[in-house]
Amino acid sequence: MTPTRIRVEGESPYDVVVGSGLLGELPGLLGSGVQRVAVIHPHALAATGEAVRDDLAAQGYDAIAIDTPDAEEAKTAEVTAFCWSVLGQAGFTRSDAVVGVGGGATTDLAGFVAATWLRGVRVVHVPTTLLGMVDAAVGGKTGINTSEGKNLVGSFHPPAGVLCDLSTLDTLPRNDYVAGLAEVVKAGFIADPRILELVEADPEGAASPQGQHARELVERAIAVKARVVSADLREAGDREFLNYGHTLAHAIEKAERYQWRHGAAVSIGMVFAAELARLAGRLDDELADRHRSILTSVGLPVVYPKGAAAWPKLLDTMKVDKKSRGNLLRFIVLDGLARPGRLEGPDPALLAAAYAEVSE
Ligand SMILES: NC(=O)c1ccc[n+]([C@@H]2O[C@H](COP(=O)([O-])OP(=O)(O)OC[C@H]3O[C@@H](n4cnc5c(N)ncnc54)[C@H](O)[C@@H]3O)[C@@H](O)[C@H]2O)c1
Ligand SMILES: O=C(O)C(=O)C[C@@H](O)[C@H](O)[C@H](O)COP(=O)(O)O
Ligand SMILES: [Zn+2]
Repeated sequence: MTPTRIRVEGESPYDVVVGSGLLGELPGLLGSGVQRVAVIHPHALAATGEAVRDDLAAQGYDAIAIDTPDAEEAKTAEVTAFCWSVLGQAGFTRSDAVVGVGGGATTDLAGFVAATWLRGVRVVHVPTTLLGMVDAAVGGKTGINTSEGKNLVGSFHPPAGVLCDLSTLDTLPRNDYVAGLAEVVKAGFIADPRILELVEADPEGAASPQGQHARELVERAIAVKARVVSADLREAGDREFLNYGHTLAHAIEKAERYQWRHGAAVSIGMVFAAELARLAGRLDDELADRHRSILTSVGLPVVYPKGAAAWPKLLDTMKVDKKSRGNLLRFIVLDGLARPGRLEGPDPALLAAAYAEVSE
């Protein structure tokens, strides 16, 4: 399978490589002058992390593996501090590098460790989930959670390269694969309607890495992300569109103590955003309904089961969303297919009405 290379432009351009059996590309992406490499991986992928470490060691690097907690448990100040102390004890200097091997939680953590160690060392990501490949590992957003909310501490630190080895998806549980589809569908709604057509034509195939169009879906979603972050790394403008569905999603994740998959929360968040736009007269019924039908068809949730009682706390959490300015809540909404825009300071009654459409 010939690898595809998707270029991300900016101050330090890099490639997102999509294919299989890509480990041999790692030294090329690490670049010259690197002596020590820390491979940060989740505990569940210890064997994969060790294999990457062994491979690097065989190629002459002084490579260590850092075993971190699984999933969202990794995105904490404590785990970050643990990684810093491992790097310190191993004598990592500015010419050394970090490799993040795992899902989006791991690449967010690894990116943040790399961004902060000595004020920034090189990082290469090897995402092993669909969500990591199409979204988290690309674009340089790194971060951890605090008790007040999701991704509240972080930085923009683009990787030196991203290796998306599609064969790693074979061991990913179906639920996690489907969670990643939420970000793929997001890319479809905000920028690439062909994605929606491919999913609608074969929802069962879309929900599997063996599906006929799996690679095309991955590459199209990466292309959307690459295009947006190439033009606006620091989210001064249109990068905010990648946050479609995320304002409510992050509040749900916090309310659920990070036990929900990010993609599942984003799925409900997108239906909420579609309802907001519909109720505000900016989106027609058909496109709002298309959110529900496509997300449901691949097995993603479109209703938050905690009812009206959960709303006041969700609303409070949304106030610290990074798109808020002062007391003004801001949402990404659609004015049509692939026509994202912003909704600023919506009436509280409108917000409550949109929530009523996605809760039971
Ligand atoms: N930085 C960004 O731009 C960005 C974008 C989107 C999402 N995110 C973040 O990404 C995170 C979600 O990422 P995710 O959905 O990949 O979840 P995740 O990283 O929590 O991984 C999900 C689960 O899959 C396991 N896993 C990973 N790869 C596997 C494989 N190949 N085989 C078997 N199991 C495997 C993990 O150990 C974990 O238990 C969230 O924290 C979200 O905030 C960041
Ligand atoms: O890359 C971005 O920008 C995004 O918003 C992509 C999102 O899918 C991702 O979940 C991101 O981590 C959310 O960022 P945040 O700034 O809202 O924490
Ligand atoms: Zn996301």
